[in-house]
Amino acid sequence: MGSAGKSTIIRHYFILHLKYLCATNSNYKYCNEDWSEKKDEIEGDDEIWKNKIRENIINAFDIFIKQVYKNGDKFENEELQVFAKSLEHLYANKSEIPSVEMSDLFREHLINLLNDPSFKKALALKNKIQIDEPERKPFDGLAYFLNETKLKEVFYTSYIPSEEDKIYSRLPTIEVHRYYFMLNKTKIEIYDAGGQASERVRLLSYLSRWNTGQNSSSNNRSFILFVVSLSDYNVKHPEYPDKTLLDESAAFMDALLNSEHTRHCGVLIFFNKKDRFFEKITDELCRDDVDYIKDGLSPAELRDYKLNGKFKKDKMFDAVELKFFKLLEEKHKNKSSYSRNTCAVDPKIMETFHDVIKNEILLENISGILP
Ligand SMILES: Nc1nc2c(ncn2[C@@H]2O[C@H](COP(=O)(O)OP(=O)(O)OP(=O)(O)O)[C@@H](O)[C@H]2O)c(=O)[nH]1
Ligand SMILES: [Mg+2]
Repeated sequence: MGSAGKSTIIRHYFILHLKYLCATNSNYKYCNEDWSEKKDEIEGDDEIWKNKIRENIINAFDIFIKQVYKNGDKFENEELQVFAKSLEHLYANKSEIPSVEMSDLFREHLINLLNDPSFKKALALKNKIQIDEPERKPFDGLAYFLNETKLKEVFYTSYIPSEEDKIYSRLPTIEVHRYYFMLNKTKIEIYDAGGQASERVRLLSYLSRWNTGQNSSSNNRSFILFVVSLSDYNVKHPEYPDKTLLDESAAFMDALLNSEHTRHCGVLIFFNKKDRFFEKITDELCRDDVDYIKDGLSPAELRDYKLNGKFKKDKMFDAVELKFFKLLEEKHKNKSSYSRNTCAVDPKIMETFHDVIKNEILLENISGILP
């Protein structure tokens, strides 16, 4: 699904981890499409990121401004009221963001808005917020940017995003991004596909063009790394009110694995955004949302959580993950599958991803290939 964290995982791995490995260990080679060694910068479009990060933040502010109105509240003074309106206008006309003058006054207003009591009240609803536009919600890296220092930095004219800033921001993937590297003599290609609804419809047709088959004359192996956002467990489906985006994610995984083009692929599931999931289940406002995952909890566990907010972390993870494992167990039993709970914004994701590639995919599944 869009925003599950696929590109964040890839960015963390390729940009931060692999770059280091390639520089320090000759067994690793970062490559171009034709397997020649890639010497230039892995990705360097700072201008695109700068504008996207600003847009992400203005999008989030716009969502919370609308929540202030929904709450029936007003901003502290007329000046903020006018500024809020101008931010709404800016979000509605996103293409103007790159040309907005990043003045001291603009930054000051942003900070004043952040500190406004009505805005703070709206922010406190961040785990529940959902406006009536499908797939529009505050991005999950928002907390990283919501402080005076970071906001001022991002909205300075000369701002250049750091790698960390990029990790926390959202740049939806359009079509497919490809990455190539070699570990010893084994060639590894990673395709990162977009997960928004408009992109998902195209994925099955892409698959038909990729070499995901297994034939006896080659040692090729293909895997699907399916990234699930745990944070979607309480995000209502735009069309089916008794379902969530997590249910849609499980249904999509099923459709993907039913495709003849994935018949020979192993499947690896990252249950991502475990930090956001934990924040939500400990938020009293989200207590009733446990009903979306109640099939995975015993009546006593459900009661204890609803009445007292008490829960065992592992049980909650299991309850969400059950939706996926049940499908694997019932319909895709012959698939080799692995799963991990992850937090893609945590640098430790690099080791998780790396271990998975190296130990599980490479060593267990193509052990004959490695020198
Ligand atoms: N808090 C938190 N934020 C995360 C985590 N993983 C990703 N994010 C944030 O979620 C947002 C979306 O991440 P992306 O990596 O762009 O999602 P994607 O799956 O590639 O989305 P599409 O390309 O649209 O399919 C970014 O703002 C990330 O910083 C996580 O584990 N925890
Ligand atoms: Mg992406």
